[in-house]
Amino acid sequence: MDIKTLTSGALIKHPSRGLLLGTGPFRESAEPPDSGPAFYIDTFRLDDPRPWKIPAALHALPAEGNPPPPAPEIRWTEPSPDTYAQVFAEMMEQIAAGQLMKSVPAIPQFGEMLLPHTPRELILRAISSSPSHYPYAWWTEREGFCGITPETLFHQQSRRLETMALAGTARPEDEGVFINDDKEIREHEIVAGSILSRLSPFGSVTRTARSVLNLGTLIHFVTYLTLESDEQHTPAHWIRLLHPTPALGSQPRTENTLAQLDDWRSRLRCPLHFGAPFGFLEDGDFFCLVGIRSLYWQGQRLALCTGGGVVASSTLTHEWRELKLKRDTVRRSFHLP
Ligand SMILES: C=C(O[C@@H]1C=C(C(=O)O)C=C[C@H]1O)C(=O)O
Repeated sequence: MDIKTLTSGALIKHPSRGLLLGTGPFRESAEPPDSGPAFYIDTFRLDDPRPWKIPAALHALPAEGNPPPPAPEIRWTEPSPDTYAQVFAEMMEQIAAGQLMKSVPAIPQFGEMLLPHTPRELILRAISSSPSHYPYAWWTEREGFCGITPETLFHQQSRRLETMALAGTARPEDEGVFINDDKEIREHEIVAGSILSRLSPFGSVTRTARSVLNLGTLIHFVTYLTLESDEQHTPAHWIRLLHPTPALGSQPRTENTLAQLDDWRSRLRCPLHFGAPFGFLEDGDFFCLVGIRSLYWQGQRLALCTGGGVVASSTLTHEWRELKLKRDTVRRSFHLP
């Protein structure tokens, strides 16, 4: 299967089934199919009227691809902090006024991939990744995206739902100070607490203690949560309940705060699919990622987008650095210079 020559495709790494590639043509539907595999690919706003993408065929790929082909040349432009600084100030104002506890500005870095390379090659560069990372991709002839995310929105198997809070970020060498950093702990606990309270009405929830997930070039706080649900619900129910968690969205999550975040994201030119759910369904098993650590393309033009949580004690310089640290991590995951 030569991914580079496929005009449309969807790819995901499933925790037990490994790398799965759906090939087109895709049938798009508002509802999941009664049987057979389907990808769930939506925007951050969940406004794709037909988010279920049903492939013509599904293929299992070997996890370890060949060594990455020669790196493409990409001309990156440095992102300007101006709009970010403005949005950051507006967030801090709302946090100070008590209207917001946390939000997540996300900003792209734009680039141009030089011919003869094409952005679809990025997918090949993503598939050999470490166990805590999940590659995913979706593309058509002219546009697409591909990411390598450590974050799952949830994994639903019958009435059991496994999910995680992933928030709080530092460099691995700073772990000693990170685990005592009140701002990072608070940022994380807002996310874990919010997921816990959203799930609790539906059954019994257990959560692990907060721990550190080491991703090699970054560390995060992680808390795993498991729900044994009293009743069976559809994937769409759980998506709407959990997305966006405060790891990517605003807390509190109301119509107003979501609309405000939407405005901030569009002023920052954040791609519509950044931070959105990306899932795969088959035989009642629905596995759903959070679409971060990703590159978006149209023709030869690229956007590498990253975000970071803002809380009361955040500072502009620290947040700006964190975005760059995350971009460097994404480039490294894709074996890009
Ligand atoms: C938004 C991103 O990451 C999210 C934000 C984090 C944070 O603010 O500390 C950590 C992990 C992710 O939930 C990103 O990588 O772009």
